[in-house]
Amino acid sequence: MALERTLSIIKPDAVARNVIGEIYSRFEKAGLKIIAAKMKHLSRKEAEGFYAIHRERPFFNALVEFMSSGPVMIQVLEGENAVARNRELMGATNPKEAAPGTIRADFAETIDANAVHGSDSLENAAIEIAYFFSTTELCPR
Ligand SMILES: Nc1ncnc2c1ncn2[C@@H]1O[C@H](COP(=O)(O)OP(=O)(O)OP(=O)(O)O)[C@@H](O)[C@H]1O
Repeated sequence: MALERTLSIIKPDAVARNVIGEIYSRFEKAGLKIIAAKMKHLSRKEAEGFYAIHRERPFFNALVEFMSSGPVMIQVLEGENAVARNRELMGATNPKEAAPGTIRADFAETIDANAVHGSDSLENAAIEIAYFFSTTELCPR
């Protein structure tokens, strides 16, 4: 078992639904600690930079538009196998295919507005955490 950190974003649709607390509760019940957090309304440029790896995908513009459409809640989660554990809590990218009891099954309806983002590897987690947080903003305990 490895202590890991991962980046999580509660997307504009879930912030608008007022379910930040319910989602945080799932992280905590799964043993993930929130060691940094900020609410932010991303500019187009910030959203483009964050999703740069998806630049060639057909849905890139829609994704950037959506991610900058309203405030998001961004957090660093720390815990045993945090990357995979958070992906399990999130459920499949398409909420219609997400397992019952997952965040996307319970709080999202469409693939383009799917409630949460979570880093998909330890390597990407480090890049994504550094995109939003300086090391002095992380509060491990
Ligand atoms: N076919 C699609 N149409 C519209 N949006 C999509 C589509 N596929 C993916 N997306 C959006 O782009 C995001 C990134 O896609 P990716 O395939 O990396 O999914 P993911 O890793 O489950 O999601 P995320 O990176 O947000 O955690 C998805 O979360 C979703 O919001």
